[in-house]
Amino acid sequence: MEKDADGFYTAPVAAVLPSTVAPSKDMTDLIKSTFEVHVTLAQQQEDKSSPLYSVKSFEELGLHADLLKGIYDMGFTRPSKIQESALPLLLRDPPQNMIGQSQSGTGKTAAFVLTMLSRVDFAKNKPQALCLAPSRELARQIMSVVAAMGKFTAVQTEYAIKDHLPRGVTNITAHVVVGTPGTMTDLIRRRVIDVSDVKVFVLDEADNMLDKDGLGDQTLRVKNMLPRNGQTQIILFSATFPDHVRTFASKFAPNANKIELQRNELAVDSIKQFYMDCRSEEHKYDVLVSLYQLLTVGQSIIFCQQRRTADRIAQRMTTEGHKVASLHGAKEGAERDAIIDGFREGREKVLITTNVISRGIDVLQVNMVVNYDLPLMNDREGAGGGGDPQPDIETYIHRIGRTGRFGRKGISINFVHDQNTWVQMGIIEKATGKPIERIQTTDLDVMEEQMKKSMK
Ligand SMILES: Nc1ncnc2c1ncn2[C@@H]1O[C@H](COP(=O)(O)OP(=O)(O)OP(=O)(O)O)[C@@H](O)[C@H]1O
Repeated sequence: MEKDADGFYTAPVAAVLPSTVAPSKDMTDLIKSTFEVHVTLAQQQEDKSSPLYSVKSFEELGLHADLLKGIYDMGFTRPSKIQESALPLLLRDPPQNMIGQSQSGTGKTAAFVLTMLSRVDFAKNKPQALCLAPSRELARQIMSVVAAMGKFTAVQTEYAIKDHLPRGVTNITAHVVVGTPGTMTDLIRRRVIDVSDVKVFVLDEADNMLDKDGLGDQTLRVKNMLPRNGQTQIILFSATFPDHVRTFASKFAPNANKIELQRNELAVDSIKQFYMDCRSEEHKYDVLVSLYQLLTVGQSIIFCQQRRTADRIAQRMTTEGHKVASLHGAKEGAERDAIIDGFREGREKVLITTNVISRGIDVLQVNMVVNYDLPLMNDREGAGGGGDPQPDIETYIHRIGRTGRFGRKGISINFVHDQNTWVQMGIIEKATGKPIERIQTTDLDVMEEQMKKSMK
């Protein structure tokens, strides 16, 4: 099955349908929504203020013919703003570092993947491009883009994610290696990856990868093992670069070309944000269950702060006859892969999870995100500092960005249930500069109407 520019599987619908058979309602809806997405996407790509706008075509960006073939094969027709502005800078010789910021779902992956594929010498069987991401799910997704864009090249790829490489492999000869920082460090240290020819080093979700409270140390370890000849192009991309990592990012990628956004530009306009007043922690569960029908209209992701909450809700809902999946970092790699693949293929419609997949994950059919718990800062300014926990604004922006991908409409709903969560949401609303509207939890019909209206 081919995915078209908008990620809908249009061709097979027409292809498998004998001319005498009338399309079912589902198929008509699919064709209709595909058409609508095409139309709005075309309009947005004409609108100068849209992050999807571009003046240039892919041909004008200096890409190799084999890569253009890959791009068109994926169904892309025109570059987005970040692709149009970043690619000429990324592909220029001599290579220059880049710190690139653009809203969630605007096509940053293609920008760095095309750079990696452009810099690799396919005749040399050694790792030449390394890419790090914060989760195995995101690393696997990035790899699928490398494979699709590089379909007409001779690219060889390998993962640096936990429990992936068969024992006994002592030397990776693939051109592009994508993984998570711990495993990448381990493979370089054991010389399974020889880094002497690495020309490009990419950090996706770079602010997260450089955060001292998170993956910063491990990422720095990888960089410190790369050749010190100044020949490695360092590329950092994210939708967010909070102040506390900006300085470090500039040191990590010295003299970088920078594409930056203002804080009030970060949240995507096509994502309508709502909140629901819940009476208590327990009432949040009842409200979620009452939403189940709406959650399964398309696909939805429910974010919890803790793994045990995600498990508890998923178990309870399953026992009560609802079909949901749960995914978090305490599960084994193979199980995680099966769960996310099931969700991508639409076998599961509701995914209950933690921050592990708050960043980067691109499933176009997700039209609703629920913050069952609001995202909170670790301990940086929270409990450890003695005060009330502060909301994690960057994580909020990434979480709601799992919907509204590349011009689509989406909805996010925050559950607030006490004074603290109310204050935290107020801080989020102020920081993102976008209104968060109330929806009644008592009247399902009104709620459904309100939601449908905002999806139009
Ligand atoms: N030029 C294009 N034309 C059509 N679709 C595109 C184009 N570029 C990217 N896309 C699609 O847009 C979606 C979002 O792209 P991508 O995942 O790269 O976003 P992102 O900017 O990395 O988002 P995030 O910040 O959430 O990681 C993907 O499904 C991708 O295939």
